[in-house]
Amino acid sequence: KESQAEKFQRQHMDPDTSTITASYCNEMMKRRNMTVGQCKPVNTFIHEPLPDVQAVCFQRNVPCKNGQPNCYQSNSKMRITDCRLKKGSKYPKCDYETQQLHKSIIVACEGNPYVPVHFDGSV
Ligand SMILES: Nc1ncnc2c1ncn2[C@@H]1O[C@H](C(=O)NS(=O)(=O)C[C@H]2[C@@H](O)[C@H](n3ccc(=O)[nH]c3=O)O[C@@H]2CO)[C@@H](O)[C@H]1O
Repeated sequence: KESQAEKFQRQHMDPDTSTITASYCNEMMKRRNMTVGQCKPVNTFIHEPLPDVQAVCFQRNVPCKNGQPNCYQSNSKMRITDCRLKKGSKYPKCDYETQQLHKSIIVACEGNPYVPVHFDGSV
């Protein structure tokens, strides 16, 4: 069974991609298994090394969207890609907008080792 930390990496980590094409989200949302049963509405991929993303758990503590106290905002901006389901896109055809951004990320962390388990947003 996939751990929460592994699920975070499957859903949100893509350190090796430097060139983002218009079809990036359509390909990646499928490849990383987020279009089965339903099209996941919103998903962000992070194009930074895993250690840099894991370090965010020890950066600025901020409240999570759900009120939990275990969210952290990255000190620096990171290269990310937001995937947003297009209006009128109907399962099983999951059609995404691909948007390249450079923003600070907010993740929730849990466990020992204390690692990212949830993507809360970007600012
Ligand atoms: N504090 C916590 N501490 C520990 N765990 C916590 C905590 N909070 C939730 N979880 C858990 O995380 C799991 C999970 O999948 N939460 S999820 O809200 O649906 C994820 C959002 C995110 O994937 C995505 N999104 C959203 C915006 C964006 O910019 N980019 C972007 O990608 O959309 C999703 C829906 O918003 C779930 O098991 C929940 O229990």
